[in-house]
Amino acid sequence: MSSGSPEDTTVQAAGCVLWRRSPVTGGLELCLVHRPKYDDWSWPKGKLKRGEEPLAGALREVAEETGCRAEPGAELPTQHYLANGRPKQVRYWAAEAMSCAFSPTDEVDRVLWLTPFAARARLTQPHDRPLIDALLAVLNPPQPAGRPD
Ligand SMILES: Nc1nc2c([nH]c(=O)n2[C@H]2C[C@H](O)[C@@H](COP(=O)(O)OP(=O)(O)OP(=O)(O)O)O2)c(=O)[nH]1
Repeated sequence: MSSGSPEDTTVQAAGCVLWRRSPVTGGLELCLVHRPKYDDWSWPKGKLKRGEEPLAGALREVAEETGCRAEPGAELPTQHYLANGRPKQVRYWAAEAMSCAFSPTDEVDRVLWLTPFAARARLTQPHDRPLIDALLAVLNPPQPAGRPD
């Protein structure tokens, strides 16, 4: 009898919470993608190719789905859920968009850059929302209290 590890059966995927400073206001904006297949709004992400490093896969998916080249930052919490009855793991990184040229495809036909508040409301899956708080935590780490003078 074989005793495969969970990695053998779990679908492995990776993606990014892609962020930028608004060219207009300088405020933080997050990138969501629209998938016509589901008519949903989600983070750019996708399944890893065989042997692909998760971070490399995350950046590849960002490039394919958003047309952005991105600078990766901290790793964010990993998501686990059942997709079509199979366990799925999606690893996420914070990533700053460096340059973008979006072209619609069958997989992703729109991208939106939204404030964290608007992104929270637009995300279709409630499980995708905590990644916003995780991103804000890594971009704005709590400052240590200064020593009293
Ligand atoms: N994006 C996302 N989808 C979820 C979550 N929980 C959950 O049940 N789903 C559902 C939505 C879809 O009906 C189903 C498969 O979506 P998916 O985005 O994981 O898989 P996919 O194969 O279509 O896409 P991908 O991994 O190649 O990007 O899983 C979640 O937390 N985030």
